[in-house]
Amino acid sequence: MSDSQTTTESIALYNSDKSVDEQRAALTNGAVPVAVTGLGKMGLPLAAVYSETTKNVTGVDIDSSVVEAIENGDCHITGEPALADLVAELVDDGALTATTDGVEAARNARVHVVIVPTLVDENDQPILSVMDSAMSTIAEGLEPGDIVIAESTLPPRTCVDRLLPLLERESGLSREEFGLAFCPERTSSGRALEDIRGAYPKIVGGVDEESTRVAELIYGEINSNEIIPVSDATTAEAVKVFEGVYRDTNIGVANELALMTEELGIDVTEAIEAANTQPFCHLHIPGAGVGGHCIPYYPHFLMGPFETDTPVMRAARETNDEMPRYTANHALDGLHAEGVDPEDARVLVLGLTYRPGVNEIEKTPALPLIEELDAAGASVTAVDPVNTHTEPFEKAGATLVSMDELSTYDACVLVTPQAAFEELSIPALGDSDRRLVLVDGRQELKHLRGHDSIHYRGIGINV
Ligand SMILES: NC(=O)c1ccc[n+]([C@@H]2O[C@H](COP(=O)([O-])OP(=O)(O)OC[C@H]3O[C@@H](n4cnc5c(N)ncnc54)[C@H](O)[C@@H]3O)[C@@H](O)[C@H]2O)c1
Ligand SMILES: CC(=O)N[C@@H]1[C@@H](OP(=O)(O)OP(=O)(O)OC[C@H]2O[C@@H](n3ccc(=O)[nH]c3=O)[C@H](O)[C@@H]2O)O[C@H](CO)[C@@H](O)[C@@H]1O
Repeated sequence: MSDSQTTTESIALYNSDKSVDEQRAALTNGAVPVAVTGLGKMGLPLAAVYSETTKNVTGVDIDSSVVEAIENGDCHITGEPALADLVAELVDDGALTATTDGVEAARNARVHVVIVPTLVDENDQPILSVMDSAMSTIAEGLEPGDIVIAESTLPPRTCVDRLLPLLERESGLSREEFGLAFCPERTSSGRALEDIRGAYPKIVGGVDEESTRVAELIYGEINSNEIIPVSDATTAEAVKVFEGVYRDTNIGVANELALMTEELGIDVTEAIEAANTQPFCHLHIPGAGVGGHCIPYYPHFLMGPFETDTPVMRAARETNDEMPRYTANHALDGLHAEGVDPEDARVLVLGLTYRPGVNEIEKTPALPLIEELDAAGASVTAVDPVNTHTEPFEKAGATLVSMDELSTYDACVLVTPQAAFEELSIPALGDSDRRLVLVDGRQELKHLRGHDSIHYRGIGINV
């Protein structure tokens, strides 16, 4: 523990009687202990940025291996430039510690940040039990003058209707004694430190004005970009979900246009690119599907809990979820055209993670695509040098190989264009006695259209 963690009386910020300058000084000199709950891909970078600013952060996680690694100055998160060095330095300085004892951490903290997973269940309903559990732990240690900050993406109204009553009920404090704010994490894996430090403006919204004020003061020190206080926590929750809904529905329109390619007889992706030269058009890119823990889930944070009909979001979600099957069928149709029975076909899937460079397979389009090919009787091989998750793909029927174990195939489907694939000679993946069916799931291989040993098929690209 740093000196500031052991000797200075901790300062609370909510309803503080100190001047704003004194509050800022306390926050940045270690007199305001912070607890960050959830030390994953987003939580550890967030704890590190909080720690470099406040010099007094205790990270909390239920996974003892995560806590042990951090306590040893190690970083269990890969793919985040500079994070490992920063964690080692902060732990060495005593500015960052970690524990599985969330109650003890809450008792010592005056700022409680929560960034645990918020996914959806098999019925597409948001899973908030993890957030509830983290908040219950915090409630046991909550003191008057504390502020709780939720950063996990939440369905709008969660703070005001669910978390505030939970904190009040389980802490025994009245809601006038502590703060609660929603400050969404606008961060992409692979650039977390840069994003958290200030790539984008930070949205802050409290359940009352004092909560908004304190959140704005805190993030004014954490984030170098503009801090945008909005009317309340629900507005802030809506901002984050709306960002994701915009992206998912936009991709859904792009995919729907791509499905018109054959009937229109054009390269839809060329038309999209040209349309986007007009400043009021921002059509996204059609592809093999929409994966990750954000974009496919956030529409369900509105479609699930609320009664209002949302046909546009629903249709876009359904279209995007259909793209892996559409892409698999492109491969099967191509094999038929080349006189290859899918039951005898060897198909190579290029890329398994949900997007390039990120070792994450949540809702990856590669999985349903492999299931479709396997169901058609094809022999499926998959390669992805970034991916380390094997069991789901093997269970779906794929044989996973490394780059130097590649053979020859009847068809090849590009799902996620990992950088390492640029070294590949795609034509060399085919057999000399017939054309290789190539399905370009991400418009990365257009240059191979017309190649004499390639039967090229694209998403939104007529040939
Ligand atoms: N990953 C992203 O790109 C991204 C971007 C923006 C926002 N977010 C938001 O951040 C949230 C967290 O995402 P992530 O990618 O860091 O998740 P993650 O799965 O990488 O990490 C979650 C961590 O929380 C821990 N945890 C789970 N339950 C806990 C509990 N009750 N108490 C303490 N720790 C607990 C887990 O052990 C794990 O270490 C997401 O739900 C999302 O809403 C994520
Ligand atoms: C700050 C923050 O919260 N950042 C989030 C993070 O989201 P993310 O990590 O989930 O990544 P995404 O890029 O959204 O990809 C999701 C899936 O959609 C597919 N896709 C994408 C674009 C397209 O035109 N057509 C597609 O088909 C792609 O292949 C992949 O499977 O970064 C995005 C900016 O990159 C942000 O917008 C998003 O808020």
